[in-house]
Amino acid sequence: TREQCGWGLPRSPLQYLPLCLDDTAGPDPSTWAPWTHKPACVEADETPWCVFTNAAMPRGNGERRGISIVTTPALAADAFDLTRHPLAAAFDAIPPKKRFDALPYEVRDVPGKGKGAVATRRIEKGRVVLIDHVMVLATTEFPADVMHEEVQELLSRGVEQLNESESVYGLAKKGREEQGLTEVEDVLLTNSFEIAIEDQSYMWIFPDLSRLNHACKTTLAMTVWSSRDIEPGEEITITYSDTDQTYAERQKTFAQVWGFDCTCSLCTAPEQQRNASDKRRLRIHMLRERVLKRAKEGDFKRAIKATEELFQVAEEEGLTPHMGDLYEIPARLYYQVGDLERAREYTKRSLYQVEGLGVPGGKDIERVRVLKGVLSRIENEMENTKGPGEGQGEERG
Ligand SMILES: C[S@@+](CC[C@H](N)C(=O)[O-])C[C@H]1O[C@@H](n2cnc3c(N)ncnc32)[C@H](O)[C@@H]1O
Repeated sequence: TREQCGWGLPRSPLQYLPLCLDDTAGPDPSTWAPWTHKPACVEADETPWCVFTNAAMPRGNGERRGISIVTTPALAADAFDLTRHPLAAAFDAIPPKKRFDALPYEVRDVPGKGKGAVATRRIEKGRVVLIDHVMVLATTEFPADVMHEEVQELLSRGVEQLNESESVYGLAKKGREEQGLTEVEDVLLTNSFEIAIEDQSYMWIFPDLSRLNHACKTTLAMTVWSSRDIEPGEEITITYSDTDQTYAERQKTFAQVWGFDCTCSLCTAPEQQRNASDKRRLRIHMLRERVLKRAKEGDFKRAIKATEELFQVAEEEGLTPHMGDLYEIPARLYYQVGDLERAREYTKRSLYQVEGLGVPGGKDIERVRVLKGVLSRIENEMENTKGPGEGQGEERG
């Protein structure tokens, strides 16, 4: 009916569409919790798709930029339950000595890249550069019976219902209206990170993170921390691509997915240098697979050999910070062959990476707990086996 479905937003760039308000939510705003706006939905075969907004969601530093999520009611109540994943927790998880009181960079024009984040002070390795929270989170895969216009309306409502919709609309755009893209689609496509939730792909908009340009040799998380010292005046960058990708593969991804030509120092390096980098990246890819294969086969000694080469090539390519996930492998392998010293070293590295990137509410808290348990077990064993030649060489089951 018109009462249920006749709502449109006067500020929307589109003509209003008859999105249905979620009739499971009553007229009393207190029944919409944790949402500050009554969910608006489009009907599809299996489930409605709706926009859920909490315009007052605090983010830990006192700001309330809010959050909008375009998803199904089931996922909104479960995977995206704001009461279980408070945005402020990301701030609380970082020890104060790792953060800065004020942002250590400013957003400026950067030649060849639009705007970018440029350091305004020295940022030592291992400091938290920024902690951002997602403001718009929207599925990229709607069922075939949902019309393009309906998708646009869900997305633009999502942005416009936020207190600070300019933080999203003010981000970089490519001006792709002539390609049939609406403003909201252009902004989302230019700035979002694609992350899957329960096998469904989502665009995530982190407005502060969105100002960081791509470079091929740094690291990415919702919490951005410095993987090396950064001097004042240096641009702070993150990687948009898979680090195993070669020059040609990266260019293809950037052109197809993001629509830009990369001008980072590696992509614009002389061909010889680029080829040497490609060779190392292909070797890294091959070695990753070899390590896993050998470990699976129980051939720990050869798995360790491949791991050592992997870390060496990653170091040469400047990709050590990206190897964080992999430190657990040598930790386990060295433990298996009884080299507790090295097992401890790699468990510590792994812990440092996981803690550095920790997003509370996610799996990382669990990984930190497990890794701390593993570390204390290794240290206890080291205590108990003190003495000459202890623990080395004997294999574990
Ligand atoms: C997420 S935004 C990054 C911030 C953006 N430069 C701005 O002005 O807000 C992504 C866009 O920045 C530009 N960009 C990012 N990294 C680049 C790079 N390495 N080379 C050239 N352009 C880049 C591209 O236009 C890309 O579509």
